[in-house]
Amino acid sequence: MTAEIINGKELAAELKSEMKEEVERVRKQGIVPHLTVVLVGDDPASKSYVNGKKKASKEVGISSQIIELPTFTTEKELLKLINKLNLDRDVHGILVQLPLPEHIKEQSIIEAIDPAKDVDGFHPVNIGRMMTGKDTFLSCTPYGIITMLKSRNIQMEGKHAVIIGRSNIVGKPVGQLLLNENATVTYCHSKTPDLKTYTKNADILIVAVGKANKIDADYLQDGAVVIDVGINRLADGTLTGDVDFASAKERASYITPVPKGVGPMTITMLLKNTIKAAIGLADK
Ligand SMILES: NC(=O)C1=CN([C@@H]2O[C@H](COP(=O)(O)OP(=O)(O)OC[C@H]3O[C@@H](n4cnc5c(N)ncnc54)[C@H](OP(=O)(O)O)[C@@H]3O)[C@@H](O)[C@H]2O)C=CC1
Ligand SMILES: Nc1nc(=O)c2c([nH]1)NC[C@@H]1CN(c3ccc(C(=O)N[C@@H](CCC(=O)O)C(=O)O)cc3)C=[N+]21
Repeated sequence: MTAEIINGKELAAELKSEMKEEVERVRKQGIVPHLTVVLVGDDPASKSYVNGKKKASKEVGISSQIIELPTFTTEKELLKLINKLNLDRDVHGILVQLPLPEHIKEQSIIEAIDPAKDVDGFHPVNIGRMMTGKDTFLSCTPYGIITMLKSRNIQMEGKHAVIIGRSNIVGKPVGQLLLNENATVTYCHSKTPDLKTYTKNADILIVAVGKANKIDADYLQDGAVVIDVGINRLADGTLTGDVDFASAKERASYITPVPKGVGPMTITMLLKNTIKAAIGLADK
């Protein structure tokens, strides 16, 4: 079997053109959705992601600003800024780019963001709402993955979904969303012995590890749906996922590439959450 490729860049473009119309509609009601992105330090990868978010916001008519702070910014200073953004009625979405420098406790920052402006969906209130199946801001990468599966009418109910990786921003929430869709979910991680025992039984395999070519066709069940979340920059500068795409696509039924897979969908769901935040805050 040669897999059908789910191109996240194309799907993102379709969704963005729909969102552009929605933004035009809300702008007519006097709401100008606005996203503030906070970037601490000068990590080149983070800079490039943040610029991607700004560019995508502009495409759909969302106003955005990037606040760049030096690496030596203290936790207290950052908390003060977040408090100011929480109170600013013109700011609807706040995103603090991760990772933060080591001297700043990420969890304190995440918990300081007003849950009504938490367009990343990382605040414990929003995570709790997601876990209980309530309307909320879904974390962008998991939300993007579910949207990709739905775009191809891939059935999740009753299927065995295996997630490799259990981070708070990808692995854990994507497993929860698949559970909400009535999949049977297995989490694997660095302490899982014999990964293949699990992956071989996966109808849907989500790989979010951060290691190039971690998974190849040998790990797959015939016809598996493979979602590659990994973003790895090789020594020669090329970008690659966690899955050996060439080999896996011969056994999978659907597969996402890197680049042009989950990454562009992550940014798109951030825009969707920002519009939702703007509409939600306008009612307050
Ligand atoms: N496309 C996108 O939009 C996004 C892509 N990413 C990318 O996805 C990847 C994962 O990101 P993130 O979740 O933040 O990463 P983390 O480093 O936080 O988590 C990695 C996970 O992989 C597990 N792991 C590590 N080694 C192995 C192994 N040998 N076998 C099985 N599991 C293993 C870890 O296990 P343990 O918990 O035991 O340590 C951990 O749970 C990265 O490449 C990142 O760049 C991230 C966010 C968005
Ligand atoms: N608070 C916070 N929220 C995040 O959502 C967040 C974060 N911090 N920290 C880092 C990770 C990573 N992430 C990506 C987003 C888009 C691409 C993306 O668009 N990738 C393109 C390629 C881009 C390129 O060429 O560099 C693609 O895969 O096609 C990748 C990765 C969001 N993250």
